[in-house]
Amino acid sequence: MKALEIQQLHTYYGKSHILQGIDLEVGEGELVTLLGRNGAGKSTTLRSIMGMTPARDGHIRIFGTESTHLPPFRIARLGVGLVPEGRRVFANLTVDENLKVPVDSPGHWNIPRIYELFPRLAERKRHQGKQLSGGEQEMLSIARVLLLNPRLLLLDEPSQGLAPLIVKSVFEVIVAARDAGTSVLLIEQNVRAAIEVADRAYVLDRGQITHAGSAAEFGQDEQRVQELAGASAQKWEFTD
Ligand SMILES: Nc1ncnc2c1ncn2[C@@H]1O[C@H](COP(=O)(O)OP(=O)(O)OP(=O)(O)O)[C@@H](O)[C@H]1O
Repeated sequence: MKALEIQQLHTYYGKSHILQGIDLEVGEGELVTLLGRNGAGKSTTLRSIMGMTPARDGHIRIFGTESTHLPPFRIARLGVGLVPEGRRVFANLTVDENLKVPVDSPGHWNIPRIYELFPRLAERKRHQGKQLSGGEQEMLSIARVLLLNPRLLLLDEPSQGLAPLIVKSVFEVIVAARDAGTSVLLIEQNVRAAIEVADRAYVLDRGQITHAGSAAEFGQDEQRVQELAGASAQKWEFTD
């Protein structure tokens, strides 16, 4: 069974035909990245998966259940956790309080395990959300969703606005989630960072999938990476 199966997905905003027949899969325990430039339709794909902008045509199945026309709360109950764009942490709650907001759900992730995985958050336990750096806020918003013990984790551009070293720490956490058995769909504009951690990669361009394959293979195609990453490609590297 696949964690996520999307077949011939078509999504519109009013008359604008945004997603034009998308096919995409995430296997169980797989980390898949969906890449694409600004406006390619990445966030719209997430919105359709979550039922926020329902598809007009096509199928979405989550762990074998047809979810195409289910409302968002039913989709969440299938075990889907979304880390939205823009790090919505509670600014006036401490890190510890932020982590206690999700309802307890049994599974691998609990607060002690989270602090083990995110030592930076453990150090800043009593700091308020608004006192954290962008990277720490991103980690906190991922941590909160992990505490729901999702079977399928969706992340919308977690690297946005973060320095390369911080992106590395954030992505290590995503890999740890995958290694703990969570299936992951990572939406990214940061091509090089994403293909370094992903098992497979899809490229979305103007609402259509233009590439699907192993992330390692994609990474070796320097010309394709350059085209997609544009100017940011030269600037990007992981440094230890
Ligand atoms: N609420 C909306 N109403 C109408 N058009 C929209 C709406 N939201 C997005 N669009 C359009 O849909 C297209 C795809 O947008 P989407 O946000 O999915 O792209 P994206 O790949 O996630 O890019 P970004 O990285 O900028 O979020 C864009 O042309 C955008 O202008």
